Amino acid sequence: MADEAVNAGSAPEPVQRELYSNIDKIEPDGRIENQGNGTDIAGSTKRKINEEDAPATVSKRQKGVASIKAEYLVQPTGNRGVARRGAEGDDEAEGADDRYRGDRNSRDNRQGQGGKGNKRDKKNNKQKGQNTSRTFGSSYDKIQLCNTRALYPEFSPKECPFGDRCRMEHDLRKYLEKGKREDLTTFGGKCPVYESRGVCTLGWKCRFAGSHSEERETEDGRKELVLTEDAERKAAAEISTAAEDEVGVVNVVPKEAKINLSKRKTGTPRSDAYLQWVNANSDDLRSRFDNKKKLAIGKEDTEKEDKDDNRAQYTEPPFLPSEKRRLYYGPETPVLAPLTTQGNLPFRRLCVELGAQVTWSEMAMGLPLIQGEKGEWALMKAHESEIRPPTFLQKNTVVQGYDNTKDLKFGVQIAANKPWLACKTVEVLTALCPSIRAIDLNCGCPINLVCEQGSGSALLDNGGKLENILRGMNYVSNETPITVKIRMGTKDNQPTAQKLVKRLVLGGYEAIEAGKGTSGVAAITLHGRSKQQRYTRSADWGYIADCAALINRLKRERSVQTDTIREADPRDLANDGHVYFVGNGDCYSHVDYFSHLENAKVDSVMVARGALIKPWIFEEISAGQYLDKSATERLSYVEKFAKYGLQTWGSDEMGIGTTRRFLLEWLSFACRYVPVGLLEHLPPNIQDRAPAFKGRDELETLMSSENYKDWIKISEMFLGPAHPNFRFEPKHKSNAYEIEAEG
Ligand SMILES: Cc1cc2nc3c(=O)[nH]c(=O)nc-3n(C[C@H](O)[C@H](O)[C@H](O)COP(=O)(O)O)c2cc1C
Repeated sequence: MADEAVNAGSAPEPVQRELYSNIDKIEPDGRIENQGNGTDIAGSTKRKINEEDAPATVSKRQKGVASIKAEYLVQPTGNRGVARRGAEGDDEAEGADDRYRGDRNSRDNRQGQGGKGNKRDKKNNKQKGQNTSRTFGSSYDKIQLCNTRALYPEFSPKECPFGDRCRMEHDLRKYLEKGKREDLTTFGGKCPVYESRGVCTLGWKCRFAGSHSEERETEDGRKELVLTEDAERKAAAEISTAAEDEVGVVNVVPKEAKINLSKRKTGTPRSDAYLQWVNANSDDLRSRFDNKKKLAIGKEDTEKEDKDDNRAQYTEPPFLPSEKRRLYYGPETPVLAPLTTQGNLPFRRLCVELGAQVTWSEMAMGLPLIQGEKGEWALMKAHESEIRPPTFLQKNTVVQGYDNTKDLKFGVQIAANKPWLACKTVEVLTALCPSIRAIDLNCGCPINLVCEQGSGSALLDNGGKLENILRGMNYVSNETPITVKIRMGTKDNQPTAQKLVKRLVLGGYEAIEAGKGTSGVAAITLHGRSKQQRYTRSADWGYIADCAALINRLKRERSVQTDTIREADPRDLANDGHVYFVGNGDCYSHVDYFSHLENAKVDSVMVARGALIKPWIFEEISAGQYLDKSATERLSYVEKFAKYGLQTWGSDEMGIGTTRRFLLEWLSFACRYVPVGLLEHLPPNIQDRAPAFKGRDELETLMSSENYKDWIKISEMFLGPAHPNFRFEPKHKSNAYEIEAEG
């Protein structure tokens, strides 16, 4: 939060000065033009800062339409009508229920095939054209090689415990000849896993096995197939050949830990003690409220007596929340949003490379986590680049005690509907995952399956419960800060976030009465839409600005209060009492980013779809200018994703299938990018639909295609021909298909 004097500004020089002084001019090369309403900065916080208001210069800017230069329009003289998909499909992308049907990016659970989903969601979604039961086919070898052969030399395999009963193939040469498809020639024919680790953990099953195997002559003159290793690289990667080791990946939870959770052998002593205390004191609380009622009906004489009684019954909590690691959000820390399905490790790794300073895991459900489900725990994995500290230029309010060297980028988002579940989830998470910046509670998820259980957006309508959940998380999280992500409210035109923010910063009435302290959150992120609104209209940055102003005021009031009434216990006040406030919604360029910082006075901005459509948005933010990426550059990001995908999910047939599936998920967003060089008006608006257009070269045209067959073609440039049984269904039915995989 831009508290008084310390907010020095944001964008790197010299663009920053221009942005703030004259937000009216930006051209594709970074100069500013026509941003509009930049002069309203000092005015009311209720101002509109969306682009609809921007005056047009070239030709009149049409609301909701990305105006493309005439020479790139496919029918330049005829119908300029909207031909491409807009943001309406994003509801399906965010809300598709296949996420909760085993569709997880675990190496152990890689195919993403799920069950059938919930009936009610199906009915609702049918009307919206959403694909409810997506399937992704399967990508298996024709003949399955027994694991006792996969990692060993031809003549010295491991003994198969199933003996003659084993249905897998044991003849290595037969498998290599007839059981698997030919080696891939992409990435120079070199296995991306071997290249980074000096050894490939998939051995003969790898589709690049030729690059790490050879035929050797044995002493008795026979020819033996053996796998090779690069000892130097392997030593550098400090790994063994154990299949579970993952190089450059953190928060890999051991199998035994998950088994212990599933067998309920893992204790949660802090949560148990805390919850016991909460239960014991709930009677006390109840009687306090009874006192209030008595007061109301005029029995004032009993007030003091009853209060004294209650105080005698009240027991102190078993422990106080530990002091938390301090957080920092500033203009130099653009945030990549939590993105179910899309925000997988390879995508986050790419975004970090392009400048994202804070990343979030996909939302993980509390219950499967405490039950030890491996798919859910796989979501906690982060790339080593995500555990390096975020950039820190001290451009914003810096909390006393903040230590950038101890900070990291990667945080984990969870969903939980009850204090007990949230506490236990946080306790096991902090015990098993050492590399977590903060734990965020999702209060924005609109999916019926989640809300019906009282999680996600449902918590917005139950402030007391939400506060209790957060307070509990804060008690048991040791030094890990707790944060929360909310929406404006559940219903359209009835925003409740301000009330909620007040409760979360100061503590609700009943909490203040009971002397419980605040919720303890270190940061609040507000997505400027209601649950009901979804993506149909633009995010309301005016409302976000109002909330930012409110938080600032509350913090000031609270610091006066704590100065005069009592000395604050640092353990009660996360982040030294400074609640950071992050705005979220529709950020699609550095211009959006910096104008939100300046106008709405948020500490930082979270980017979701903008990053999916153009991950280099983070680079634009740090450069303070538009980057007109060529199609070749954009393709190089696809290549990186493919490489990172193979390193994450494996380079065998199955890993390639998983990588392809998640690459296509990403391309379903990336194809929406309209190169800035083709646009008549800037800044681009994420809500705008583009008419049909062609690119500046064939590759650019291909990369803009909304046709699934073209996405497959792009994937095949790096992952080879799709497996005959591979299927992909986009989240919106308008583009549904079942592919006839070529090859
Ligand atoms: C595909 C997709 C998946 C999402 N998954 C999550 C999620 O897991 N947790 C969450 O809090 N928000 C999720 N969101 C919401 C975004 O984090 C973000 O709040 C929203 O998209 C608004 O930001 P934007 O306008 O920049 O896209 C998701 C959104 C999309 C499009």
